Amino acid sequence: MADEREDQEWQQEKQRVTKVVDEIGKKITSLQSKIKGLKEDVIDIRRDFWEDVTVNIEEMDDKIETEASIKQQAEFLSERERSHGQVSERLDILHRLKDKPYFGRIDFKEDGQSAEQPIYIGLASVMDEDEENFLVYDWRAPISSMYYDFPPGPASYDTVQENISGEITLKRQYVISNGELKGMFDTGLTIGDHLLQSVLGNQASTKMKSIVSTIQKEQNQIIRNEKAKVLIVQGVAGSGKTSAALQRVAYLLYRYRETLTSEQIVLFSPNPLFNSYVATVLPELGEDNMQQMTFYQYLHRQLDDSFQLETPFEQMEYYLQKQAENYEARVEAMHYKASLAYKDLIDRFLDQLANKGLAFRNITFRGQTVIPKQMVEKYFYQTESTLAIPDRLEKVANWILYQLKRLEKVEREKDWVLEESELLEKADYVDVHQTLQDENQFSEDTFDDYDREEEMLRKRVVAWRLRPLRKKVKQLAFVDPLKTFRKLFSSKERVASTKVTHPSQWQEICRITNEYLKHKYLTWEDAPAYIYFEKSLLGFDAQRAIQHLFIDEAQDYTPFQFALMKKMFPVSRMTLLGDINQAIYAHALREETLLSEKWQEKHERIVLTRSYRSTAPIVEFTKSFMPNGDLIEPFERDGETPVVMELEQRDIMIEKVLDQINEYEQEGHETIALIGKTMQECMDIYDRLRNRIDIHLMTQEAHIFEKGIVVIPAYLAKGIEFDAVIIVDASNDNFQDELERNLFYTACTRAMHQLALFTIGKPTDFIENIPKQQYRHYKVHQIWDKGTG
Ligand SMILES: Nc1ncnc2c1ncn2[C@@H]1O[C@H](COP(=O)(O)OP(=O)(O)OP(=O)(O)O)[C@@H](O)[C@H]1O
Repeated sequence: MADEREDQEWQQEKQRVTKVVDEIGKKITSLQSKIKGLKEDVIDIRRDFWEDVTVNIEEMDDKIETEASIKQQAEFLSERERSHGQVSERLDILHRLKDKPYFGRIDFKEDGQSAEQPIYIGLASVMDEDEENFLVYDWRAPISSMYYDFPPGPASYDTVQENISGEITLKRQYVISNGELKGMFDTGLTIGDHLLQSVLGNQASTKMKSIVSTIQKEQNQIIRNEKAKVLIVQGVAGSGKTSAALQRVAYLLYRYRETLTSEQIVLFSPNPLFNSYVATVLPELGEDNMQQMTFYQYLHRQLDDSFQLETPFEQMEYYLQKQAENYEARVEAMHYKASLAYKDLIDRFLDQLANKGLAFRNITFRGQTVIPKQMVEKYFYQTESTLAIPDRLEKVANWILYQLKRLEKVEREKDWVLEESELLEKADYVDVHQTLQDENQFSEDTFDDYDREEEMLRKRVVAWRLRPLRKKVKQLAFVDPLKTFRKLFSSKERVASTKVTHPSQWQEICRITNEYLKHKYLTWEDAPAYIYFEKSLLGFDAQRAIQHLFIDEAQDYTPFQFALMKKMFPVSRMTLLGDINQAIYAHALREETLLSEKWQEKHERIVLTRSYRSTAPIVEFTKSFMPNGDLIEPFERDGETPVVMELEQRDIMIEKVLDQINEYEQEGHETIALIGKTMQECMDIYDRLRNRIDIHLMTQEAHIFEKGIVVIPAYLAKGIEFDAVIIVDASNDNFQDELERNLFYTACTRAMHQLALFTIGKPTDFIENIPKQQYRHYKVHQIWDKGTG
């Protein structure tokens, strides 16, 4: 009996899929003819553009009419083009829906209503033929939120006006592909584990996947959060932070579609490789992409070209190699310069500069100083000290521009002007002639015509020569921020240092910093400080258009960097996502990261503890060596325990690594990463393997993530995942301190299905200290002769 009913339901659901797919097909056909019409319109308008506008420029009235006519025609064209864009975007979505129109259903009985209503949920909405009822609801619609938030039973959702409550009487998931129902199951859980199991069991992809059909309840809280000004997400490795962040972008673009566009959203990602990894998720959801960049790229844009900026990865290499001269002082500087104490020092310095110490440049014209810097300085310090420095500089700029006007008059009479007027283009002469004629100052029979022409030419030459200088004055280039900043580190003028606690190596830090700055080299730890300093002097050109800022891998940002961001994006809401266990930059050892609980009072904080990426044995292995690992919950997905290969000698490693790669390839894994700690380590292994197999070395310049075998340092593998991971040197001397522990954790957690670790001699204590049953440990004393097996 039950079977019969199930069969009946199966048939009904099957028919419904077919019906919806048919309806989508009809919509596609009708849109295709519409788009064809629009395309023809656009081509016609472009071709006949000039025929359809009234062009007459003889008389003033006609000129105005002509302009209006062109404008109208251009608007018409752009309106058609826009419609064409919208229709083609909708067509893309419909094509995707035709393949898989929906993935879930809830039957909801609203309080006070007699019957329940089935709600089918998919990537986007589809209406019936009469455009009256929803055949499919967009997953982002308010009503769809219940699918993610509630098991069957009492449930509710918020609309813009009110909260609607009722009961979910059925919750069902579908497997549909090629427009055909392949499977369905009712679920008591939020989203059934078996569906997740099958999604997660697939091979890793070189592109991030959309997770709309299996979003988990706590991820949904991140995606749909609308209240928090700053939302902090602490999530363990593989808990879906990045996935949730991208779905949040799609959600916000849908929720605020009248007011929010993708250009108003910025995502800071950990490395350029990552940009290519996530680039496709949003278009898949039917949205344009947000602005995506690394924080390095962003800072680089804030500086003029004469600066050389260290990358965070270069800083990391410096830190990990532990060899450089002044190593200890620089590491101390990395800690200190990450802190708000350093910002405090700079703020004090800025306060002092309001009264003295700002460095200025001479104003020079044609190689001569026309206003000496002492005069500029004097003028600056005469302006009202209660005003902000940028406002006072504005006043100085106006004063200089006024002086330049006077200078201009004097210069016009000088000999060089006439000489240079000969260098003017012929067109200038014609123009001068024409202008004089237009002004009626030029008549064929007056004898001072020539003088007038010369006067005008002189004016032009001087104005032309002064233009770049004026521009620079307007840009406040008469201030020297770098020279001023360097005073902070000079022994003569150790301004602002009173009352501030300096790190123990301050003298040495000053010396090194000064040395770098002298060469216009900004270390990664000094870049935010310098930019903050420069903008505090010259004014922040805050990006008010940006409404939402997403910061992935937020644990890698320093408090100083965050303070700078708040200044640069003053109106943005922020979503910070990260994992304290993956904090791999030196500053994180001492300074609070942005994810710490300290921030909880001020900001909303969501914690994700379930790890989806790796199989349960890999998660068990990795959680065992993290101090707070007990908070990490594996998602139950079977797999082999990680393997630790302890080799007696280094020279047998290559053969063993090759065997391991081979084994993984045999198992069908397509993305295999050999992860090293430093770039040097990666380059060594790459050099030894490149002639044996097809292998790619990923450097900080790499922008595209492709399938195959790659060698990559752990810090560049951040945020990315691979089918199988091989840690090339997990020996005790390679992973020791706390940062190395985090790097090691980051590296191991990149693996979805398989993890192997090679060591030369004793494995790192991080491995030694975990229960033996969590991994397979092999000691290899000599290389076997392949012939004898
Ligand atoms: N709800 C979900 N449904 C299906 N897959 C999911 C879900 N949540 C996460 N995943 C998968 O888990 C993997 C890890 O997700 P993601 O990269 O977003 O995690 P993360 O927290 O940013 O990880 P990390 O900090 O380690 O870089 C991805 O393959 C993602 O597709």
